Amino acid sequence: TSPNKKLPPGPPGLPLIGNIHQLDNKSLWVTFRQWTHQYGPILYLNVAGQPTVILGNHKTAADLLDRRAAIYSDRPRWIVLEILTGGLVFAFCRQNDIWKRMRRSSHEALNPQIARQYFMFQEREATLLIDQLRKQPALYEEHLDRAGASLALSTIYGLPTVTDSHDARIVRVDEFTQRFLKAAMPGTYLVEYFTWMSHLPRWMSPWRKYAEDWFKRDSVWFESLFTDVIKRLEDGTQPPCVASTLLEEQDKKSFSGVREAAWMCATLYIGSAETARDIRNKTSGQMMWFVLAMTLYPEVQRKAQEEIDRVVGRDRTPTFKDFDALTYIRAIVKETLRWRPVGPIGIPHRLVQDDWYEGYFLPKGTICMANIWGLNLDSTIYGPDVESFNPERFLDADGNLKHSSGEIKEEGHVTYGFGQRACAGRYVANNSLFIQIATILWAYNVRLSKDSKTPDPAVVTDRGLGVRPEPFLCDFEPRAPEVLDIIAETKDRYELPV
Ligand code: HEM
Repeated sequence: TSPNKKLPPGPPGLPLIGNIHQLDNKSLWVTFRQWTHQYGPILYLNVAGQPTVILGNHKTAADLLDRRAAIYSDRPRWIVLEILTGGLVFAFCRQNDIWKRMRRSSHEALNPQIARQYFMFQEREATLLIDQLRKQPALYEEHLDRAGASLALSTIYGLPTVTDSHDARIVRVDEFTQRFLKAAMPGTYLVEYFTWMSHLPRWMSPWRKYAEDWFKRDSVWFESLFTDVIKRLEDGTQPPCVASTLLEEQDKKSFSGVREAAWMCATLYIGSAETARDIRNKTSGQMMWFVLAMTLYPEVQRKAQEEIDRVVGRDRTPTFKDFDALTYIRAIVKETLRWRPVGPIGIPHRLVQDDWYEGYFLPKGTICMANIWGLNLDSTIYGPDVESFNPERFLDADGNLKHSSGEIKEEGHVTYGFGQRACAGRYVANNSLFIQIATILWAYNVRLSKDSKTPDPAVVTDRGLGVRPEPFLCDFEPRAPEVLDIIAETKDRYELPV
């Protein structure tokens, strides 16, 4: 690089490998936060020759990933993943025509208006969830995961609630997600670093045969899930869901055939569910942090329950009709996402042309990652109590949700990412979190079990691309004797099994 093309500052690396040896620490977001304090809000890393920048404050991340989204919305190339998915999982697609088509259609199927179509699925799932939490409190993590996976299957394909987390469909998609995330993880396949290997003949590339074979098999599976929707639409038994909305889209020629639409649904399943045993579901991961917060902040729990009792009463479980009035619960949703984002460094973006920012040169092809975790804990934005779980930071003096101001996004946090790549499912995810949180707190007092050690909220278990709290046990104690009868009645109404 010429002397007038000054790169942003960053920790000094070694010849050839650059900073790669400094990135083996699992909690990268903590390392990135320390480096941001040391080197500033935009820091440069050389990852074995790959220029990489870490964006360490709201302004820098918004200036580049939001305001210059036109050139910062590409993704890096994952060679094996591309073959494994036929390049059709748009969350990981380059900024190409497939991504553009799918991104547009995902908006048609997941925008705030359409997201209302899924309220019934979400209320039904929250009902089953509270029933299972009471029956098997020790398995609460498994129940949260099941609820997330089942919800994904119903919103995407309109399927009935899946009550068993070992259901063949969940297991099948889990296995796919595991293969997928393994391929997305740095270091799994050498060809990602030594790209010349992609030109080796097929017999010398076992990874290629593996990925091609699975793409064929998975295509058959995802297409069958999708064509079943077509059959049910013909029979008149299909409730509105993402797949049925896409079929209307297909009439408008937004897709090139069933395969593309089927993989678009698969993308949304991966985006929302990620139920694989070792990785788990994003919404349920976020719910785990909520459960932990409730055990650590009983006064927040009490305030939330007061609001629920005032708005909903004790004769029925909460529904989306209560959404507007349950402001404190909506603030809890925001605070949960701010306090502990399940995806602390999100998914990397890639810059498509040379750029300049604040006097620094950013070469074409630079990988850009926002330190989501660090940004959500920025005390210059959120005040000195950033480490506390305090939903009130999102409320004004009259208890209304504050409008965002200055550098903070409308959401109040950056957990859903940036610009044209921001999470396509965020409205649906927010609604799921809202109804699950309101329903759990309507039914139960959530407490740490006597025989559980108190978890440290600063400690995270790293699950592939997502993070969760360290394991702990908790009790879900019914808030009144009638609760159990009302759960039984509500289950009946949603035609859930006894
Ligand atoms: C609490 C739950 C969730 C969180 C925290 C979350 C977070 C994220 C993040 C950080 C990104 C990357 C943003 C970026 O690159 O800047 C993302 C992308 C994405 N998410 Fe989510 N997500 C959640 C739930 C969902 C759900 C329920 C769906 C589907 C219904 C979904 C579908 C997607 C898709 C398709 C993308 C890729 C967008 C693109 O590359 O254009 N997510 N999500």
